[in-house]
Amino acid sequence: MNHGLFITIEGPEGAGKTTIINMLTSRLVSEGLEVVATREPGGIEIAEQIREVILNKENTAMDARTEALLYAAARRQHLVEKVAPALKQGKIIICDRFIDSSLAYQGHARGLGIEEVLTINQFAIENMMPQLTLYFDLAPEIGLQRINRHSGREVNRLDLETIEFHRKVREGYLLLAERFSGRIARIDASRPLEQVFNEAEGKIKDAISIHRP
Ligand SMILES: Nc1ncnc2c1ncn2[C@@H]1O[C@H](COP(=O)(O)OP(=O)(O)OP(=O)(O)O)[C@@H](O)[C@H]1O
Ligand SMILES: Cc1cn([C@H]2C[C@H](O)[C@@H](COP(=O)(O)O)O2)c(=O)[nH]c1=O
Repeated sequence: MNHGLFITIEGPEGAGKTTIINMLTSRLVSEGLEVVATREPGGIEIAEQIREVILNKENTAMDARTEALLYAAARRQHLVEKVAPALKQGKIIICDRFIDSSLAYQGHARGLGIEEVLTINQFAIENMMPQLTLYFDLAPEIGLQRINRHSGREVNRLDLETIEFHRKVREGYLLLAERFSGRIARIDASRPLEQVFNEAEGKIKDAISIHRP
C-alpha cells in the first residue's frame, strides 16, 4: 500500500514557492504520482475566507495574537478537510506554507515567541507534521523586488510590513532550519529558477524513496 507524503514549502515573499510548486507538480504527475498542491492560509473555502480577513490591507488594527490564532484556525480546517484525507488516500501533498510560517512570522518577526506560537499550533495540528520542508532562503529585498516587478499579484497586508520585519522573518526561518535540521532543508532561492527546481526535485525524490518505498 502507498503511504501519503506531506511536504511543505516555506520562505519569504517572492522566493519562488508558487512557481516551483507548479513545476514540481507537473513533473511528479507526469511520472504517474498522485499529487495535491495546496496553500496556506487557504486551500479550502473556510480557510480562503480566513485568508481574506488576515491579508486585507484595511485590517491594520489586527492584534498580533489574533493574527496568530487566525492562521492556526485556517491551518486546522485545511488539515482536516484537505490534507488528512489526501494523505489517507496515499497522495503526495505539496503545501505552500505551513506551521513554520507561523513560527517565523508571528513567533519571531512579530515577537510573540516561537515557543508560544508552537503551542497554539500544536493544538491545531495534533502532531500532523510534514515529513519534509523545503525552505527557500532569499534576502527579503530581492523577494519583494521580484513581486513588485514581475508577479502581478496583489500586494497584501503582510507585504506592507517594514523591511526590518521581513529581515526578522528570514532570521526566524534560519533559526528553525537549524533547530529542525532533520526535517527542514535550506535551498538557496537566489539562483536561477532551473537550479532551484533541480535541487527541490532531488530532495523530494529522496523523500519519496525513504517514505514511500
Ligand atoms: N529563481 C528565480 N529567479 C528569478 N525570478 C524568480 C525566481 N523564482 C521565481 N521568480 C519570479 O519571482 C516572482 C515571484 O515568484 P512566486 O510567486 O513563485 O513566489 P512566492 O514565493 O510564491 O511568493 P509569495 O509567497 O509572496 O506569493 C514571479 O514573477 C516569478 O516568476
Ligand atoms: C501560513 C502563514 C502565512 N503568513 C504570511 C506569509 C505571507 O506574507 C502571507 C501569505 O501570502 P502568500 O502570498 O500566500 O505567501 O501570510 C504568516 O504570517 N503566517 C502563517 O502562518
